[in-house]
Amino acid sequence: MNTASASVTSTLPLNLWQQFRLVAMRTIYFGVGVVIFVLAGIVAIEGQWLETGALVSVALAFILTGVVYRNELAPQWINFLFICALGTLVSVSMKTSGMMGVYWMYPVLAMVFFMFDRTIFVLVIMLIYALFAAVMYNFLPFDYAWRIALSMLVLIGVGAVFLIMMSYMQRNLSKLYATDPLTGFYRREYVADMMQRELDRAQRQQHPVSAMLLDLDSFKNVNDKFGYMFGDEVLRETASRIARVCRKNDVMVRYGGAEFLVVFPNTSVKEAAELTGQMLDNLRHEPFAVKSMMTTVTASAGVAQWRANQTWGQWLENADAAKDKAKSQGRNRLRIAQ
Ligand SMILES: Nc1nc2c(ncn2[C@@H]2O[C@H](COP(=O)(O)OP(=O)(O)OP(=O)(O)O)[C@@H](O)[C@H]2O)c(=O)[nH]1
Repeated sequence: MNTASASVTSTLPLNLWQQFRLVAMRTIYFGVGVVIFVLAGIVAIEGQWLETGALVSVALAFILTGVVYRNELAPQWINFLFICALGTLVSVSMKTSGMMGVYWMYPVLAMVFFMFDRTIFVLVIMLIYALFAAVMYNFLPFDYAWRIALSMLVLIGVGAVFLIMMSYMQRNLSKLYATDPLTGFYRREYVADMMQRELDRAQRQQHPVSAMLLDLDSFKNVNDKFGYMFGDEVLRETASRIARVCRKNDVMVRYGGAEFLVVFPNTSVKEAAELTGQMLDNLRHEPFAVKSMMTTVTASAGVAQWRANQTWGQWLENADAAKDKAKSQGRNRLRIAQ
């Protein structure tokens, strides 16, 4: 069953890593630009005009990119060009100044962690590492070269651990954002996203898809009689009894205080009604007990199958109207939207 503890789509608004990357990249474009300008000044004083021109061009390109892409991440190919330029500058520096060039390798390696998406990051870091290793092998004594190459590997390892931890953190945050803490179901804020996705999938695969709204009957009385804490336990247990009936791909949402929404992908309204019937039976036939307090609870539900050309909102309204009908006809029953 698809509770919020299962995978959460990347469309959730909270992507800390991307926000973090944006700030880091802005700092990198401006910071690197300024540092290269300073280096250009030093090289100019030494009278090396060709190198000065190259450094000033790279510095200007960095600063310009920082200005243009101050509010969004720059395309990957731009960053790739920058890494090629920096890789070349560092290699030339190592050829001309030996060990002095090595100091610049580490910041370049560190930048790669922020510059690229996960998909091509591994490729770029391997390429730049291979370049630096080859240049060191050619221009440094072997004793230095292998030690520095090893220390660069350690830096890459630490960076990789950092990236993996960020990705776990992001996943946990997304889960937290999407989950109702009491029931473990998706929160209501997730409904539009999820229903649109299921509707698109149904359209693509030409499969039926149905939705069910289930609301506990006179739940206010339960709270009034047994207290809010007991009410919470009833809600938790209700969610668990609903989940017991759901299948692997069904999506469960806590839609309101005592109201639950389930979307049944690849399911006709008839099948959805059967599943809902089992849920209502699970609620009405098993008393809810906490310590010495015990009560029975019933629920009313409405089921609707998505119809072609309906928006997700209209589809949900149909299920809601069917649920209201079940309430108005005496509660403790299921109604199917016509
Ligand atoms: N214990 C508990 N109660 C809640 C929570 N959220 C909402 N409620 C209560 O759930 C009740 C929902 O009541 P309604 O759905 O409006 O009405 P009802 O009493 O269930 O009656 P009908 O829906 O008309 O059958 C309210 O009394 C809310 O205070 C919660 O997280 N915990």
